[in-house]
Amino acid sequence: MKKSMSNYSTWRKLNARNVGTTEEERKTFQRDMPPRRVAVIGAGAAGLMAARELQREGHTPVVFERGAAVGGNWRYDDAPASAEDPLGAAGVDSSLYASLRTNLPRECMGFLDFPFVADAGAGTVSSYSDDPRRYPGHGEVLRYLEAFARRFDLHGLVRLETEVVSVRRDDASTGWKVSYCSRKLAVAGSAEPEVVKEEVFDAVAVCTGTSTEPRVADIAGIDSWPGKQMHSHSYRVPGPFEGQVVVVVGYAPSGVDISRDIVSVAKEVHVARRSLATSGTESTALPNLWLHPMIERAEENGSVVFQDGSRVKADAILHCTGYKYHFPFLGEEFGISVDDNRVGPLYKHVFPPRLAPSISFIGLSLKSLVFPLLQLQSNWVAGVLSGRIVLPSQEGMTEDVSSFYSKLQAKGCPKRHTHDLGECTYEYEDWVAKQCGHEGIEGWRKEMFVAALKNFVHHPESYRDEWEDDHLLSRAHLDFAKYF
Ligand SMILES: Cc1cc2nc3c(=O)[nH]c(=O)nc-3n(C[C@H](O)[C@H](O)[C@H](O)COP(=O)(O)OP(=O)(O)OC[C@H]3O[C@@H](n4cnc5c(N)ncnc54)[C@H](O)[C@@H]3O)c2cc1C
Repeated sequence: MKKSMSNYSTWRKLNARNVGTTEEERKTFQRDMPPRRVAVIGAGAAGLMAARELQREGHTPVVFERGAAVGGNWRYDDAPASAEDPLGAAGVDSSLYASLRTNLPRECMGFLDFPFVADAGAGTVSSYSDDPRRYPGHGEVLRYLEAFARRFDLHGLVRLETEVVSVRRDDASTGWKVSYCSRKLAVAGSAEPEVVKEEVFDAVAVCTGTSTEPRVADIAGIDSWPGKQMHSHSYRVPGPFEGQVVVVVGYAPSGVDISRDIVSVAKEVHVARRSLATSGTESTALPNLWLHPMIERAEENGSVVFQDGSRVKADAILHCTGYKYHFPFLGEEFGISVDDNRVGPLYKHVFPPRLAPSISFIGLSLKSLVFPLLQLQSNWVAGVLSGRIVLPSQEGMTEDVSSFYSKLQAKGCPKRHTHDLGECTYEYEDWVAKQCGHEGIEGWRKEMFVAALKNFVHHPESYRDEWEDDHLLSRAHLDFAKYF
């Protein structure tokens, strides 16, 4: 008892100071913890952070990554999904287009204790920045994640080009049998035989991201519509749409960006947006960009008809309609379903009550401060696995999930928005932080997030280059100084 109390207080001390601890303090702390061997699936931002937090807590993570390098979605792939499957994922993990810049200012986007700043380690080997803009291009985010992996010695934990194909209960232990194969050998039609290997782990953390399986708008008459269709997952550059009439479905950040990317070369761009009742132009600065309500039907003669009766003859429809959660490696025995994009049952978006804590999902929540939340969720999982943090009973967690679903239903929130934190972002993030004994998301970061969202809504053309929240920068940099 005394031992675990001292562990707990050491941990609180470490966590309150985040990375400002000595290696000696960490070693003492880790020696006392019961280590778990944990399979982490995916080496994007979530998997890298999970590996760091698990390792810090004294566990032994092994990270499986089917891609050729770490970084997940931030590893730009200029070969989009194959021409035969422009609406599917077709084995491509990244959804980035060439012109993509972050949709959040770097200061609030980065991990809590590894600042995403332009001058990090300037002049030293740990320097990564090559794009000092506040809303940098995608390459800068990848360099940041690679620097994070270097800084915390994570590369040695990652098995690249290794795809997890199934996770099953291990009959001989209380653990999980993880089957994996070299991704190259798994390619259909390969002359090589597929070699599947198995290993047993105490726990599995699923960090496979939210953008692997494209979701496509259901459009009446689309089967006989003669034009070309594509999902934003496969979009890279505007060139192929030159001189065309393009209908973009969806107006979340990807739809906003891509419609503007294309409008520079297309004849006309027509955006179908759920929240609109009537059609109109977006702004006088973009005379060939129109906004419409959703599509009612597509016709054999090439027309696309919107719900207000307006119509255009279009060459292409680009679905910027988001993604579906997809966990092909989890068998039915898990009892985890994806129902209208609700992954469940999951306690607080992370733990399936029946399998907690040895199975967890990190990074399912959307519309949040993604990187900071990945850090808090990873910390929570690592702490629960070592017994430092205690979960409610299985019944308690199941009741919590049921009451959460009832509240969503009473608010009229569709199942597919279950993991959209939206206005509950801070409440949830602060709740997870509290479980971890962490002081939570900094005030300046919350204010910056709100300011950035408002700026995006009111100034979609210019929000990445003009802002009014400079006063928050000095507060951010004051905090960052703790970590250098
Ligand atoms: C177009 C786009 C723009 C975005 N812009 C921003 C932004 O500006 N700011 C922001 O904060 N967030 C943004 N996001 C959100 C983004 O998803 C997160 O920033 C972050 O990349 C999520 O990391 P992740 O590790 O959860 O998922 P991912 O980065 O998708 O990583 C998942 C990893 O799992 C691997 N994997 C999957 N299945 C298996 C398997 N069976 N076996 C082994 N490996 C597997 C994949 O190869 C991948 O490397 C954007 C997302 C998209 C799609």
